[in-house]
Amino acid sequence: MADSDRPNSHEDCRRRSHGVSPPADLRFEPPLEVVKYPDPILRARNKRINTFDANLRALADEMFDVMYKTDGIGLSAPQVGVNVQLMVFNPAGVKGEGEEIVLVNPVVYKSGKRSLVFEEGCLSFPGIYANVVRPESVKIEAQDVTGAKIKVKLSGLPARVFQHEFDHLLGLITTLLILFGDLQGILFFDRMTMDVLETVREELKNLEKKYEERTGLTSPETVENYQGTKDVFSFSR
Ligand SMILES: CSCC[C@H](NC=O)C(=O)N[C@@H](C)C(=O)N[C@@H](CO)C(=O)O
Ligand SMILES: [Fe+2]
Repeated sequence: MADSDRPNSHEDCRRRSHGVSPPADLRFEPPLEVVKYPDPILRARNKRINTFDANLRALADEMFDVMYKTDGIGLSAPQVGVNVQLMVFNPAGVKGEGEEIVLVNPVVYKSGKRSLVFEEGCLSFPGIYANVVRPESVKIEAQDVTGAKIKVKLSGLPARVFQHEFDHLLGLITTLLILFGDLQGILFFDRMTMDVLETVREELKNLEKKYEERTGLTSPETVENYQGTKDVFSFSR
């Protein structure tokens, strides 16, 4: 056996530290497609990212491509089938305009006291728009695509998009709630008031039906008798 092929040889360590083969969590096959509700991928746990390499940059670039192609202004990694804590967004929604932001392992450490209602849509719920109340601003910490620390206050549309994507990824407090309950990743309808939820319930049921027809599986969740989780989360952010 050549020296370089031995496990833990210098070459083996170099390969690992240079991330020649990306970690299993971060592997993806382009072209990526948006995962639609009620696919269980959207409710699965998203792992922290520890490898900041060319593969991660390629994943972020692919996500921007998908986001622009589908008329999005933000996208989280689980929405393209990769369960890691990564989001991309550009509130301008057009390639070459506005600012492209990539956030890795984001955490909210403070939410503004003022809340606003905004009509949100989600790429995983095609054509469905409804009002969601969220804090107007958030102070966040994250890493960029190179692993450098970012600490910033977001307000207005960037804060809105960030919070929408952050819900897909799960924050620390949400993760704690999950330990005590049965909830996985948060989707925008989880945050709607019951009145608002009623306005989209039939459309959500249609998505569940389409999923069952497409996959031949029973929908992993149903809004038929869903009463909302707003009370569970009202103190968390
Ligand atoms: C307001 S936060 C919405 C973020 C969402 N990201 C992923 O699901 C998203 O991009 N949703 C789109 C449906 C969206 O908001 N698109 C814009 C631009 O076309 C819109 O105004 O509909
Ligand atoms: Fe979404």
